[in-house]
Amino acid sequence: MTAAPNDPTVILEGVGKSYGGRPVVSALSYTLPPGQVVALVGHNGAGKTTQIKMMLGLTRADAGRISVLGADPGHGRAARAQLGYLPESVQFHLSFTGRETLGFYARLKGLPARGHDALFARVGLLDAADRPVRGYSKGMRQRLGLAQALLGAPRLLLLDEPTSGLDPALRRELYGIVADLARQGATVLLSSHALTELEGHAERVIVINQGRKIADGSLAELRRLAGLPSRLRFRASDGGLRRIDLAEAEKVTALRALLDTGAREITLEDPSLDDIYAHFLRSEAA
Ligand SMILES: Nc1ncnc2c1ncn2[C@@H]1O[C@H](COP(=O)(O)OP(=O)(O)OP(=O)(O)O)[C@@H](O)[C@H]1O
Repeated sequence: MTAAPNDPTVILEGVGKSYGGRPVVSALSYTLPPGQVVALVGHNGAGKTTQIKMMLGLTRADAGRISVLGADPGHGRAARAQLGYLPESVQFHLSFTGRETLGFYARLKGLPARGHDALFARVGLLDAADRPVRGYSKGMRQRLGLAQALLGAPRLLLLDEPTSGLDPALRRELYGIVADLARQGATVLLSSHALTELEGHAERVIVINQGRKIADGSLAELRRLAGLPSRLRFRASDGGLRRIDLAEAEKVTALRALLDTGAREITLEDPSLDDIYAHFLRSEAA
């Protein structure tokens, strides 16, 4: 069976997975539509890589159903050819050049081994394509890893912590490439430890704790759901510094009232994404 263009790219229904009798993914359900950039966010060991590996068919779910590009994960040549995967730590044969490396991965995907200059250029490696990987910096190896994941214009891109260890410039470039792919209709799932760096880059965030989904929505929706107060700081008319926590609905009235009292040096701080993330983890533990 193949998927129609608007069908979800990935469907997880009640998925469970245990290792040695210990559940690492439990009763997990979500769908990923075409053209969406989704971040899977959770602490170390939350089960993010396990989910990606199940989507790739590298490990099997013990319970529930997974469909990837209209097929069972790991089955269907057509589905596999439309999938790109960047593992958490990329290992390459060091004596191969970048070009030989990409040629090797292209053949695995059933694509021509040569003719990938546009891809090298896209990840900023064209000048280094004929040098052995041994001489590549960590950032260059990440770029090569990304290039192999992008081979064949995948409809589903699975990126396992793609920004860890990247400098800010390369991180921005990676998010730029991800946004371009999503605009062209690809589904991008990336895992991350941190909500903070996802602002403006992921339309949707799925927060995972101990293998369970504890929140799912845009960052704006997560902010609203968390309902955390904003922090108002000011110097009161008596010269003392004060701090008040305000709910969203109270902000405007409180600010107006404060200005009438002659307060100065007023700052209003919204809850950070880290605060929101901690809130969801806390409410799960409660
Ligand atoms: N092959 C395996 N055998 C036994 N336990 C495993 C195996 N793979 C993963 N686990 C365990 O499953 C849990 C989830 O691991 P997973 O790698 O999916 O987490 P993660 O959210 O990707 O973490 P990280 O952010 O550290 O990469 C961890 O406790 C891990 O030790």
